Amino acid sequence: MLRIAVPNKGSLSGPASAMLHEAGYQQRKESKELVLVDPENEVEFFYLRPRDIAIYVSSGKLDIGITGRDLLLDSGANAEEILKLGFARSTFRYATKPGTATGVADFGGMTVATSYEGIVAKHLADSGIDASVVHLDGAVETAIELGVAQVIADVVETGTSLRNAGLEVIGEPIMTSEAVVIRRTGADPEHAQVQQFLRRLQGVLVARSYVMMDYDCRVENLEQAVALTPGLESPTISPLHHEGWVAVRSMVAAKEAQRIMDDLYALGARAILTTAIHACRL
Ligand SMILES: Nc1ncnc2c1ncn2[C@@H]1O[C@H](COP(=O)(O)OP(=O)(O)OP(=O)(O)O)[C@@H](O)[C@H]1O
Ligand SMILES: O=P(O)(O)OC[C@H]1O[C@H](OP(=O)(O)OP(=O)(O)O)[C@H](O)[C@@H]1O
Ligand SMILES: [Mg+2]
Repeated sequence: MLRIAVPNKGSLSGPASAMLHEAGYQQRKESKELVLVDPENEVEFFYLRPRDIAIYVSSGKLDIGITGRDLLLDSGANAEEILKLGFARSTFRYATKPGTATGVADFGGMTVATSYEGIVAKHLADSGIDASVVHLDGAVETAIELGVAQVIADVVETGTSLRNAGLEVIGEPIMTSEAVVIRRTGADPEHAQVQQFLRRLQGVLVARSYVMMDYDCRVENLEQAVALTPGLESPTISPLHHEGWVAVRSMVAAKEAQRIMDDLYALGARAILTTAIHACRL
């Protein structure tokens, strides 16, 4: 049985379970369930704190896990990213009260509050800055107001939390993060069950970002039409009973679908349809 770590709380938890469900796996019905066996798919899911997942995976007790790239890096665990999942996207940045510093170089002698001590200590050391780091579990933005630190380093998505705390970002993002699948560094890359799991998740990613497009067009416009809808490999062309016309079927990026439909219409294509893809294996 494949043993997989899934985040049990926070920003990663809901989207991770939703993606696994879309990929055809059973998921827990109650947030108190810690382990769920899915015998049909021969998988066992362990619902763990997102911060602990890289440590479990690096120990080799679990085959793979879903976590944030920032949490993986912060843990220093012996695990590596094998698939990007496209949710829980964020940047990791320094912030201060306006007027405290003009750049990271000014942080010398200051205290930086963060929940990601590993990332921050390394970044400060790599930048040659001698600053103290204080670890807080969360709500880090308040640390400056309460005098615990002059600088914070935290996850930023919309920037609302920083704005609400009267803080501004300083310097370039330390890193960008998103949910990722991880495995122990050096684990067998050909592991058949892991490969099948990744193909299922890739199928969900493709189904979420592509649509199927069908249309009819005149044979003389086919090359131009196909240039607009090249598909992932090659479009399917079928003859129509109406002579001089063909039917075309191709996958297109969902976010470009409306523009492509306009361009096809302008080219004389008709009966242009898009349909959702529910699942796929490429
Ligand atoms: N507002 C956010 N937007 C996008 N991603 C976020 C956000 N907050 C946290 N993350 C990401 O979620 C992961 C952190 O998960 P974790 O569950 O520890 O924190 P959380 O989502 O802040 O939950 P909580 O603090 O409520 O426990 C990291 O990968 C982080 O980048
Ligand atoms: O830029 P924003 O869109 O505001 O998102 C970023 C905020 O979201 C997370 O906080 P969370 O609500 O999880 O609280 P926490 O600080 O206790 O982790 C993160 O720690 C930031 O504070
Ligand atoms: Mg949080």
